[in-house]
Amino acid sequence: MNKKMIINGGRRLAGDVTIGGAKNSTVALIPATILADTPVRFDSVPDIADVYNLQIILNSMNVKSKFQHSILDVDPTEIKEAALPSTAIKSLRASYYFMGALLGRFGRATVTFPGGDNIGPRPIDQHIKGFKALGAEVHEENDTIYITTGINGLHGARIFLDMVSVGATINIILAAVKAPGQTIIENAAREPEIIDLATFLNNMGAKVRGAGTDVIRIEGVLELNSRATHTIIPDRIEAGTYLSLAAAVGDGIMIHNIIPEHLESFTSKMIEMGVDLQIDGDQIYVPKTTQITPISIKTSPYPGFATDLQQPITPVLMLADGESKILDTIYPKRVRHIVELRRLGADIASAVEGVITVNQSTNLVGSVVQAAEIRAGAALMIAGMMADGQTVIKAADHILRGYDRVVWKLTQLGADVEIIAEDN
Ligand SMILES: CC(=O)N[C@H]1[C@@H](OP(=O)(O)OP(=O)(O)OC[C@H]2O[C@@H](n3ccc(=O)[nH]c3=O)[C@H](O)[C@@H]2O)O[C@H](CO)[C@@H](O)[C@@H]1O
Ligand SMILES: C=C(OP(=O)(O)O)C(=O)O
Repeated sequence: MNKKMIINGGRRLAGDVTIGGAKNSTVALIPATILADTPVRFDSVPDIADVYNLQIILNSMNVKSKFQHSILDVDPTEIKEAALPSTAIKSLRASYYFMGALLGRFGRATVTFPGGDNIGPRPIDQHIKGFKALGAEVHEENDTIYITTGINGLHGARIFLDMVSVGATINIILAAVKAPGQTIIENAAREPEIIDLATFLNNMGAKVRGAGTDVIRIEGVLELNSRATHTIIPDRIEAGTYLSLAAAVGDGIMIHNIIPEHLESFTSKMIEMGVDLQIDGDQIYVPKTTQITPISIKTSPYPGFATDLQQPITPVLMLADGESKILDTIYPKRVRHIVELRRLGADIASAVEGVITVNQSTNLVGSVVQAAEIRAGAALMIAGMMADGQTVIKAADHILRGYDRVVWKLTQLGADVEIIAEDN
């Protein structure tokens, strides 16, 4: 963690921006490649740090990959079981998908506990419950999870998730896709990224039915053969971030490559705030916004309001003429942006766990702040654009985990922004 973002704020932004492929699809699709019996190609791959770290993990298993101009080629045909590099594993949350993928491929997996955003406790008990139901034995020792199967290997099973979990749903799909028999996941997560993964697997011959609903049925298959390039869906969280930026400091911004249906809970809130969103096919135009109405937001699993957009929308709420409230039911401790926004002059607080109160704060002034995690970083980035003077966001590496070519995109919109090493 040694980069900082420097923003000279107070400028109005305008122009066009194109959304990249979804981080949360990409980070599941890349581990899924090791289940394939052929090379695989993805298009619309975002240029984010998580991709490079996943490539390091693949490489440690002799899975060669090449990433150029949004295309990622992965060849898993010469894969070898090997110890996975713990620094790369710790650099992102989704490295835990190698548990399900390795289990599906080899019937065993040894993976260090994953890293990822520090947004409060992130247990993986439901992943483990799923692996056990499929016939695996799991034990944890010294920050490492050891998953094994007996001579009979994995088998299909019925699994009811105690809570809706994106990660557990995906990990169980990865483990079950080649397991003999039928697996049924009940109370499954319904995120579009899960549908994207199922589409990728099904196009290779998998039988994953019902992705996007809360019951997913999987018939195990023997082989997975890639025949076509898989184009990754657009990142709805990146889109929501640019929609927020446009409402906060835009003088007319057109955002391309959006699936509006993936953002309905978000766009309906923006409309409620008085932002005149003009939705046209796969693009949304945000004209200059002059008046914002305070609102209440409650995060919940998809199709509810995404926890990952709770922070990016916060700077827009700071422009509303009254008090807004956010209740984060997924990650009540996801409040690490608050103390930093206050440094810029924001009137924002969280007196009760999970509840954030935002009051009108129109006179922000640049300061030195810290991005504790990716979306806290996004909130600070937008607030830094709103503030007069210079804002320095330390630990900007978090932003680079998930925002595709962010400096270039912001510069195209007229922002004065750069990312440099922290010791400069
Ligand atoms: C790589 C990726 O896709 N990350 C997303 C994914 O994270 P991730 O997959 O880690 O989040 P989950 O959907 O699993 O978590 C949802 C809730 O369930 C809880 N839980 C989860 C699993 C478990 O075994 N036990 C348990 O208690 C979590 O603590 C959390 O409160 O979904 C989150 C919630 O939409 C998003 O913020 C992340 O951006
Ligand atoms: C929490 C997030 O990511 P991860 O699950 O990869 O840490 C996020 O994208 O907001």
